[in-house]
Amino acid sequence: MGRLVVIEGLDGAGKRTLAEALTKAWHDAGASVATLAFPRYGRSVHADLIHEALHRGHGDLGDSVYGMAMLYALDRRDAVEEIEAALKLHDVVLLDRYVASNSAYGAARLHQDAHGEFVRWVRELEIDRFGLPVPTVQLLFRVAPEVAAERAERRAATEEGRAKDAFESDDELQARCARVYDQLAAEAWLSPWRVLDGGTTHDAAELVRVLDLP
Ligand SMILES: Cc1cn([C@H]2C[C@H](O)[C@@H](COP(=O)(O)OP(=O)(O)O)O2)c(=O)[nH]c1=O
Repeated sequence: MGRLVVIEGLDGAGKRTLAEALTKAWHDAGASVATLAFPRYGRSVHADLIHEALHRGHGDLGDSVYGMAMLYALDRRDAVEEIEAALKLHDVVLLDRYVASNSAYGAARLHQDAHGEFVRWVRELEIDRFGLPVPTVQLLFRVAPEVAAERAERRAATEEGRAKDAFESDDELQARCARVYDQLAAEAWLSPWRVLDGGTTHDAAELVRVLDLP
């Protein structure tokens, strides 16, 4: 059975780059890795609805924290079989965002912390009712919200057709989200966490230490 490794962090933290570096380091160490990013844009009707709500509105759907969180959760529920099959086939299944994203962003939108009703609801919905597999470890790629915002800005400017979405444009939301992430990691919410400093480059040696997972 493979290990389920999740990368979490703010928009613009550099999760994609970290995922690529980790995948390479695992391959170099002889491990097989499958990767999956949530939301599964272009691959799930729920993810496509999320994209439209974040970029184009859709009445007041985007304003509904619980409604949006339900769409993210349904996108993951539809992927349960895919994740379980990948865990049987590979040493590592690496996920770019997972259940904790829903907790952190939703709680931040509602001005709640990690002990609030919303985070409890996400866990009950996604883990208890939808039966999503619990991660082996969650990696918090931690950067200052201002740094993440700058990177998201640059990405929006350079990637054609990729305007900042509603969440990325809200600096205060990102700052609150960073605080909820810190709490989730400090309290080992759902599973153990490792906190990585996204402000420093991760060299191979450091990555190998990260690879020493439970
Ligand atoms: C996966 C997930 C993402 N989100 C938020 C975080 C991001 O701000 C936003 C989009 O996800 P993101 O992975 O950042 O997509 P993109 O690379 O296209 O920007 O959705 C949730 O609120 N809940 C979730 O479960």
